[in-house]
Amino acid sequence: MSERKSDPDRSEGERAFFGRRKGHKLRQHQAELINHLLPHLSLDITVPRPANAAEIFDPAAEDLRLEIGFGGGEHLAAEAQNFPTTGFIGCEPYVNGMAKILAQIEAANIGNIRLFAGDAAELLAWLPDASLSRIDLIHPDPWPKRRHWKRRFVQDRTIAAMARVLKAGGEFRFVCDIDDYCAWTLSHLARAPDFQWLAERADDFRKPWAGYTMTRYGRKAAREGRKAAYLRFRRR
Ligand SMILES: C[S@@+](CC[C@H](N)C(=O)[O-])C[C@H]1O[C@@H](n2cnc3c(N)ncnc32)[C@H](O)[C@@H]1O
Repeated sequence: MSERKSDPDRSEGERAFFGRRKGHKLRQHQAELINHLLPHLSLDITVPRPANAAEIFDPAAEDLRLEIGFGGGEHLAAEAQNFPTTGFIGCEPYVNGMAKILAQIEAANIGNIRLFAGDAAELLAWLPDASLSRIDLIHPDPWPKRRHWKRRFVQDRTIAAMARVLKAGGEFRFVCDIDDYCAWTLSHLARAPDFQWLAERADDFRKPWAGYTMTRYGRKAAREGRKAAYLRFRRR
């Protein structure tokens, strides 16, 4: 696991990417998928952003969604299969996670996923205004120590970036089993004028929404006795 050293001189606006990019050595077939399948499915954010993001997919997707930090890809693969006319963008810098989603795409012949193997903040900056109907952030890296809170994905500037790319009525969905990060996210979103928290009663955030696919980190939290919160925010 590699981690960039934090730079005390770096301003909040110049967020560094923190996290692992590579773990276990890839098996031969996984390496082949990274070398031969990933290039066909990868978004190239060095080219100008498309005028119509739905045309990232062929045929053009009816709707576009993004999952940030999909890990093993269980949730992303399930959603893509459940909503075949929706285009899904999966963002994950961890190469072993990328290999896992590629294996699922190959095995189930999933045609409506595109991938970005980097920092979701860079991908958000590239996407056109009002192009997505939903963004999922499921069990993000919690960065529990106070001095690392600035590394959490949810920050005022990433909230503003998500507001820009979400359509009015679109949703940001956040799942987390670390109480402090849930409170952090609620307080950051509460001061964001573009978002409205959708919970009306406790069950709205204590229980997963209908059709939710549990992830590896969700199962780990449950095994270790931590209850996750399922937060939904609507883009005004
Ligand atoms: C705790 S894991 C959770 C994985 C998966 N969502 C799950 O629930 O099992 C967090 C994931 O977010 C990814 N990640 C961290 N920072 C990210 C960023 N800036 N952009 C995209 N993904 C990121 C990490 O590589 C890691 O795979």
